[in-house]
Amino acid sequence: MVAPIQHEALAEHIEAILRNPEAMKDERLRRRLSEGGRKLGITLEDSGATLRRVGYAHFQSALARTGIEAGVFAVLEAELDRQFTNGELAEKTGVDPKLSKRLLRYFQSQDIVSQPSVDGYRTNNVTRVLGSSGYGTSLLFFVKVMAPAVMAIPDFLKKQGYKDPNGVTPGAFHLGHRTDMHPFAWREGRPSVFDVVDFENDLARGATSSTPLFVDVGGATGSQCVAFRRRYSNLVGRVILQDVPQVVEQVMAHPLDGFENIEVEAQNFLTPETVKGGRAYYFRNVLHEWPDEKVVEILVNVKTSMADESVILIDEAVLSERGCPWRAAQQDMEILAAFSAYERTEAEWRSLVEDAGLMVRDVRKYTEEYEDTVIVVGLT
Ligand SMILES: C[S@@+](CC[C@H](N)C(=O)[O-])C[C@H]1O[C@@H](n2cnc3c(N)ncnc32)[C@H](O)[C@@H]1O
Repeated sequence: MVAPIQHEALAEHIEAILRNPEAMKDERLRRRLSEGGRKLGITLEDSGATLRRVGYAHFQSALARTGIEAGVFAVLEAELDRQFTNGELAEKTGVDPKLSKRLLRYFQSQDIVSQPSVDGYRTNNVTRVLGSSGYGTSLLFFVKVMAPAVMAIPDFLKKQGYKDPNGVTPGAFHLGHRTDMHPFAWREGRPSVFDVVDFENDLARGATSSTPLFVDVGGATGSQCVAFRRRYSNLVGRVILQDVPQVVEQVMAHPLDGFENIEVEAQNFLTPETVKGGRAYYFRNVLHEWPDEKVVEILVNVKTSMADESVILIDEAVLSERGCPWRAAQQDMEILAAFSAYERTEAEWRSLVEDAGLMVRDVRKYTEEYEDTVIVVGLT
């Protein structure tokens, strides 16, 4: 039986965690409390707070962008253990002190920076993310590239008569940016296929130097090929990056660090796959841009070159039917905005694989928040 809730004691415990968040070492518990706290905040909020949380959601991203571009977070982040006065921050960033104080007031109210004293500001876990060059660049991309597309979703869907926009162009991205340019997707650094597929023992058995081990189809810059070579530096066999000719040219002109012993090939996946008998044909965040009938066509094009030991690895979000986490559901809206496409559920993926005359051998999820998953597909 669950003991009656001691609300007062619970509030004190929460306040104690907030005073010393670093003490929370257990990762599973940390996630549970973080997600529980988020839901609790929503469940207990009053109607005015609901209105502002939902209606003002874009304030936070717009002002975070300002803080990144003005260099506020980078300055704070450079000296983790020190408090800065508003005057110091204004001087280092070149922001007018009056404006700087207003921005800092807003940032502390959103827990983006900490304010331990009246005129003292310091970095916290959020500042550390926004102040780092990698995440900061991703955030700028979200705000500058994705936000206009996302804000165009309502008009786009209304115009569509609220039909699911499978492959429709122009999409929300084009409306929001007033362009007919093709949008590109991106990824933040997070766990990967290599955490759930054991290439060494499952896929590379008996391979020789001429065996195509890893064919990264629509692999863009080839970051996954580089990651493969780094992770499996002992494996013999070919690693091949395939993409459209323009991308291939760019990769050859400006290869990533560590881009060694990797072949690059212009290959249109809407035509039959040219590499025969590959051990793994890898598609990461490629198929989710395409409508159902094209996905089936692309899979059939690979099937023509597969051998018994070949697999297709579909590395995509696989959305839960119930209780889909917010990051994954939000990514579905991003894909809607960018490509008029959709993130699929397991049943939807299985149906496409079957339509291509292939078999799902395994489904391995490797992130909880995004529901990143590898679907292992074979001939039988
Ligand atoms: C969203 S990116 C995914 C990149 C990469 N797999 C990753 O996870 O970083 C989609 C890639 O598919 C490529 N692509 C689009 N159409 C293609 C086609 N018909 N044949 C081959 N590649 C194509 C694009 O050039 C782009 O690099």
